[in-house]
Amino acid sequence: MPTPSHRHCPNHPKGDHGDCAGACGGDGIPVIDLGVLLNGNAEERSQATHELGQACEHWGFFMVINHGVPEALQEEVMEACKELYSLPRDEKAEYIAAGPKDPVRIGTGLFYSDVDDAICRRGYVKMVAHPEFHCPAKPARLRDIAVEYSARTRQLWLELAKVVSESLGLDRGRISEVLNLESCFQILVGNNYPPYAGSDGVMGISAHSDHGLLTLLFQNGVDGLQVKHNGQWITAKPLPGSLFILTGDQLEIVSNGRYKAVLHRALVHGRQTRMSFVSLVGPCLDAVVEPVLELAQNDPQGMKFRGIRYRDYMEHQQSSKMNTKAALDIVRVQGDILTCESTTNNSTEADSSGYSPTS
Ligand SMILES: O=C(O)CCC(=O)C(=O)O
Ligand SMILES: [Fe+2]
Repeated sequence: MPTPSHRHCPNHPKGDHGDCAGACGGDGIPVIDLGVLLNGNAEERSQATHELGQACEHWGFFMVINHGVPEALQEEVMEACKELYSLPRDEKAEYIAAGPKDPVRIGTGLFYSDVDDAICRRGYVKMVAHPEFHCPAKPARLRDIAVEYSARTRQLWLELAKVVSESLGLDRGRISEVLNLESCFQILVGNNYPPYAGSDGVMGISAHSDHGLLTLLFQNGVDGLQVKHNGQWITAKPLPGSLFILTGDQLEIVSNGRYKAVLHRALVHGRQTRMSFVSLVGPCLDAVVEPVLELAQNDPQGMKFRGIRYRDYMEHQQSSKMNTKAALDIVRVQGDILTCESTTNNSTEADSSGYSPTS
């Protein structure tokens, strides 16, 4: 009998899963069943924990099903965002004028990104949701919806962080303890990509990794998110009701490089508006993020990253010219830089280009 999560593996029905972590959707993207992690028997939980670890290690990306975030709430989030995007510009002016350090910021328009040598057509709204909640004043209903969504996704994220910890062979609470996750920093980002049917060189958001620990993402039914896997860009197609989970830079640091922050980007659709909504959660802003000691001690290469305060890491990422995953290089212990996938010297002004997606 397959375990419950094996049921979601249309690509490998005969059980030959390769590196798909034992359960996968289209293109082998791993699928993790939170229901099994919470309510399964010991064996099922241990199998699902292993699968989650494999997903983080080999993909940095997976879908989670039975996650407990109501679909109706996700629809409300999208509807409220749509309302926000269509407000007259002067009703959003203070947020459009805001900088990367402001708790609410709205970005509109076109940016050139030399990371991908592409024009990015992306509007966005960013709101800091935890430890203090902020959001635009209008539309009025946005606040309650976003408060609820941030709380639900934070709860899910805390649960996933425990499983991540366990999958690394640590106590369930270890990562939470070292990164003070009760005081985690959370940002919500709504992305809006108008349709574009023109020729090459236009995309939604260029290749990057997110600076947090884990990012939760869903979209409005229009595909466009791509993740880099084994050197190839794969378009992520969600299973109905699933959420996408992406590993971020802080997870790469804390796991001493065992789990890599996933490179991802978004394409625009030729005829339809694509929208996505991101809940990015990271450590407490004042936590010093460094590899968990036991993991570094058990690694023949030792400590692969120096410690850095999460707040300083984010500032560095947002203020420097950088590409893809280059922000990680400031904490990478010398010698490991050469093994990093992304060290070409394309540069993009985070501030003006919107490259820094969660700034
Ligand atoms: O729109 C997407 O699917 C990706 C968005 C993203 O990567 C981000 O906001 O950090
Ligand atoms: Fe992202």
